[in-house]
Amino acid sequence: MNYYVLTLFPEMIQQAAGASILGRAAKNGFITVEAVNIRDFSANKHMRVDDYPYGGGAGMVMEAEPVYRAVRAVEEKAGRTMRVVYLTPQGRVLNQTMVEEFAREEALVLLCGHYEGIDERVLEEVVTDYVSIGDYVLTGGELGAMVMIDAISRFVPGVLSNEESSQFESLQDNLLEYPHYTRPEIWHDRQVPPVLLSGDHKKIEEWRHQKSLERTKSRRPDLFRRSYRVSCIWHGDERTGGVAEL
Ligand SMILES: NC(=O)c1ccc(NCc2ccccc2)nc1
Repeated sequence: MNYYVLTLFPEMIQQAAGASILGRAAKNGFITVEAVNIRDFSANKHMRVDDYPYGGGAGMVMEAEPVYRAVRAVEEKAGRTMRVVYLTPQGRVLNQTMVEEFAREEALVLLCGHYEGIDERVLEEVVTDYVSIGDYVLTGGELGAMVMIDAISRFVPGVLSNEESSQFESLQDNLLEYPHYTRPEIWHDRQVPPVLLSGDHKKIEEWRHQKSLERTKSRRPDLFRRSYRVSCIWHGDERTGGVAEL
């Protein structure tokens, strides 16, 4: 997977994408992350890329032309057009289903806005997907871009080692993950649940599933209801309840 991140702060992307598991994946060539500085495509010698908003109001707006040129330059370099994801509070909130869909692409352009946003006219021309990482406002789209790169790259073959990729994909079947324990058996007078020491894999699996249900019900009733509702629809009968494996 190749990522082209259009940003005013390329060093932020280079740092984050060069570290940890993503850094290793890039070094091994499983992913590439190229941070493109929108300012390099500024139309004037003062390197300006923002201007005052028509209609007045606080803040500044990023100009259309530098963004347009940056997208076109990346497409030239990649030799193909790509989906252009604009990170914005006005986007669709990212979830695991969307992550899996994006992971099927070979390359993605991630456009990071700043200030009050980008001139609508260039967005209309170049953006294919409007994505938000949650209902809050940040100083820029870069952290959103990194969230997407991290979540999507987990699906790129080779990026995660075996033990890492065995991680329970809790949000895929609408259940939160069960609690985890490791040595020592007793820590701060707290004992590891005995079933986990029993070696009875069926009982352990049942215990973990039960814990996932309890945890989802108490921490994410919205997810719990969703899985409950689907199971009712699935059985076509109000009486059938419980949580279905979605
Ligand atoms: N919730 C998010 O994903 C998000 C994305 C960007 C952002 N700030 C930059 C920006 C502000 C206004 C318009 C477009 C981009 N804040 C939050």
